[in-house]
Amino acid sequence: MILTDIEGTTSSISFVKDVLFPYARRALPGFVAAHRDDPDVRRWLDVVATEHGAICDDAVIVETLQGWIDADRKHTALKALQGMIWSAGYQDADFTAHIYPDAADALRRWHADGETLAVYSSGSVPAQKLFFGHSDAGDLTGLISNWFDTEVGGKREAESYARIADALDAAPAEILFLSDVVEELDAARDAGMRTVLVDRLEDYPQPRDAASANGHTRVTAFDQIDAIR
Ligand SMILES: CSCCC(=O)C(=O)COP(=O)(O)O
Ligand SMILES: [Mg+2]
Repeated sequence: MILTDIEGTTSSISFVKDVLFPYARRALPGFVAAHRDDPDVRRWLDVVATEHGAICDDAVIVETLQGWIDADRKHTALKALQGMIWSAGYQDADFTAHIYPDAADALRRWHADGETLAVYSSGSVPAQKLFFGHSDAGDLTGLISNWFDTEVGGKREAESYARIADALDAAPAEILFLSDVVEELDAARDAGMRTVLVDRLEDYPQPRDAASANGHTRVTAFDQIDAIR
């Protein structure tokens, strides 16, 4: 089984930082004004308000969320709201989601080989499905059988990976986790998963050396994973 991260692993960091985040930042005020009373939206706005000291003013909530986007906070409420906002961008064809060609090819190849493929990203599960459903390589959602976001726990916590293994009904050692972030791989390894550091030159112009890779197998593209999966 292969469990993969998205940003920096299947897809470029710059697409997320330079296209998705600014789109959500710009659209937030209008989105909150239009949907503030939708229960699915209000639930997350109230989480933000509570965390901010129970302020109730939506303008302050919007500013707080925009600050979190600028700081790249991987907060579950922010990620849920971003996913709802990006939906319009994908539907209107304002953008398609970046995926490295080697990643799209490998996911197709592994799926054809009968490999179970799952995603674990800080992006919400609906955002992940939009991302893979509107990728540069077309609709890839059919390749992925399981989707996990931070509702299962933080990506740097070993317990999250144990929960994912449980949900996949697999022993952790049967799962190969792919990520660009060493701390995420450390947590997955602590839970017993096998790990691969994806170190793409486009995202990390200074490749990670053996010490920074912290013992994780390092690749620069998905085709190098064929030999070890
Ligand atoms: C799939 S939604 C866009 C990505 C995103 O919001 C994000 O935070 C990605 O983090 P990742 O865990 O995939 O590195
Ligand atoms: Mg990542």
